[in-house]
Amino acid sequence: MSFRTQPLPPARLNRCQLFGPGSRESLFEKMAKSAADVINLDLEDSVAPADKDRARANIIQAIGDIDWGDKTLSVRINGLDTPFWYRDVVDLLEQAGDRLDQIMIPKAGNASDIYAVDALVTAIERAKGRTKRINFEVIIESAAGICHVEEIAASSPRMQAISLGAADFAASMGMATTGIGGTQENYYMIREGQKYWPDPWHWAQTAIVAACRTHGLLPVDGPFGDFSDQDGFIAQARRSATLGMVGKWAIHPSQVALANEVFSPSEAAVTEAREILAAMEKAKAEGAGATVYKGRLVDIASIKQAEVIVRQAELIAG
Ligand SMILES: C[C@@H](C(=O)SCCNC(=O)CCNC(=O)[C@H](O)C(C)(C)COP(=O)(O)OP(=O)(O)OC[C@H]1O[C@@H](n2cnc3c(N)ncnc32)[C@H](O)[C@@H]1OP(=O)(O)O)[C@H](O)C(=O)O
Ligand SMILES: [Mg+2]
Repeated sequence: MSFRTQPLPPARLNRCQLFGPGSRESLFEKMAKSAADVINLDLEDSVAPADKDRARANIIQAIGDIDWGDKTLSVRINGLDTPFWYRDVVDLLEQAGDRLDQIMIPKAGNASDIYAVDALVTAIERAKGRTKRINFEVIIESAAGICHVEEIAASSPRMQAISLGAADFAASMGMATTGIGGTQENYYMIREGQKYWPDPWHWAQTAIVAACRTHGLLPVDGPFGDFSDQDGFIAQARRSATLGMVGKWAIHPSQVALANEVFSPSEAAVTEAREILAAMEKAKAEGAGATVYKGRLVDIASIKQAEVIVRQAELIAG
């Protein structure tokens, strides 16, 4: 371990982030009653330009009126390349109540983007005497964003999470697909006449995970567009969880339970993690740094691996 120890991410659940357009206010109560840990009310790409003002007003009203329970309540603002984003921030911070937890910043390209939003949010918080600090989640969904992901992760003390936005990312990279996440038909290897489909999102996900883990943030997998393909969603989510991501977006309510299931450690995994911790306690008492558990090596690194699983289980148990 470096002299600078790795910070822990925020101790909150983020297994599923359920999205809904700010222009479809009939969905808000349903979103609040869902089993998602995070709600993202959207002002960006699911809202037509002509609907931006109405969507903003809907969201401000709903933040105060709806019982959001213990969910993290987040609003995705418009990108910094649009004429809408400053009005999103000003109206939200001046008019919405304290229930708002987070602003999600899309299409961030570098740390200066986050600096600009931070400066505006900070000024309004001070001017209005808002005492609860608004946190940030950023979406990496461009070539510039992935190139600068580490400086973005380090950009502000408000930063809590980073998501991968597969659709805009694919467009920005010039990828030859209209799919949003998942297997891509033409991205295959061939061996002895058999096709094998690797994961084209893998490298961007690992870059996000590394940046987040370095700076104590939550790495999150973004949307899986084909909400009729539950197996495809589960496969993508399991790969993300294995790589270190803590959760995934849901763009339809049918995806919420799937994400919660994948990003909650199974009873068997938790039992095994606790047994590894117990085996290492015993080894430590005997003056050993390593021991054998179920026929395989476990050592001091295994304690940290097991603690990741136990910590998540304890968070879920409340
Ligand atoms: C890709 C980039 C992104 O920006 S992704 C995030 C932005 N997108 C969204 O926010 C879209 C969110 N989803 C929806 O708007 C809708 O789910 C839909 C349009 C995809 C489908 O809506 P529809 O009403 O046709 O769906 P039904 O199957 O009929 O609904 C069944 C039932 O569920 C209720 N419902 C629908 N959606 C939601 C929701 N989001 N939350 C809660 N409840 C929902 C619906 O009202 C029905 O209810 P019932 O009638 O049964 O009571 C990204 O940035 C990138 O770049 O990658
Ligand atoms: Mg996008």
